[in-house]
Amino acid sequence: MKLQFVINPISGGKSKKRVIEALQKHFPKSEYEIAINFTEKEKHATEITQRAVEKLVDVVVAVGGDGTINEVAQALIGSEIPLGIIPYGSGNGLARHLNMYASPEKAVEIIKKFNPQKIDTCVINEKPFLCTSGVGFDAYVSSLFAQAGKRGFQTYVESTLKAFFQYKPETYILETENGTMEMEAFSVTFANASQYGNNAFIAPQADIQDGWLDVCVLTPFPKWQMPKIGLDLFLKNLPKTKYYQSFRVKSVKLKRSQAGAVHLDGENYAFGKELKVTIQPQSLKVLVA
Ligand SMILES: Nc1ncnc2c1ncn2[C@@H]1O[C@H](COP(=O)(O)OP(=O)(O)OP(=O)(O)O)[C@@H](O)[C@H]1O
Repeated sequence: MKLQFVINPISGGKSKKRVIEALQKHFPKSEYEIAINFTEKEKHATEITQRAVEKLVDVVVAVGGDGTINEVAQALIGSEIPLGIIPYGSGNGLARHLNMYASPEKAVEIIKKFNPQKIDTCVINEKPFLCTSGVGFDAYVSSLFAQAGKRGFQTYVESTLKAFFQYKPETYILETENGTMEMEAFSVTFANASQYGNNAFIAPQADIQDGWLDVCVLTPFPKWQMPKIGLDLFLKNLPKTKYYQSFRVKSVKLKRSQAGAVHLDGENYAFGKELKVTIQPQSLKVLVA
């Protein structure tokens, strides 16, 4: 069996020593042909994966967070080669959604079991994403996170607190196959998976294999409600609040008054005034538990 491992040395701000030891121990040369490459810069994981696909490997394993998984998946979407995951990021949204967030040893076990399942992926203005993408507060948090100069869970918390005091909601127009609506929103999230990562469930109802995109809108709320909304996010209770609405679509267009921040699998991007998001049903094979 031929396996390509793509390791992001900076993801999650964690050393990858333990995972390399686990790979050497659990994939002996007598049984497996393994290649290990470290990413050196952004988008490098896609290049490494493209080369591995040309060499017809049996699986490409992303060792990192959702950003690394996204880059690896970009070269696997639509192919028969499955994505393996050793979760080592700050948020690990996809691994958590798939109930695969555990030790490297457990992740290795899942890879060896070789149980590929097809999941949906999404595209926003031609960029693929696997978990969530969106505008508003969460995009603003991701832009502060990107500027922070360090990663990890604590940096997410710090960026979120900072954003809370600086952020102002915007008005958006949403066009879907069911009609058009205009609304002021605290955030608009396009969810394929149920969570942003770190068990922050923006779309607890989202199913990554159902062929639908969940559009989740949080309307502006008084600042004193923030602790309650934050708690609801982690307790999967957001759909019960009056500030939350969601609907399922195959595609959606979002229009806003100015270009700005967009988050995409936790990474920060700047996109124009118009966004088009579509679902690509069952387009990626993933090794699951
Ligand atoms: N050697 C490198 N130096 C700097 N950045 C890198 C390097 N290799 C990869 N990257 C970039 O690191 C970014 C972050 O990776 P990743 O998302 O896996 O970690 P994370 O943000 O800590 O975790 P999560 O997405 O789960 O919150 C990716 O966008 C990737 O392009």
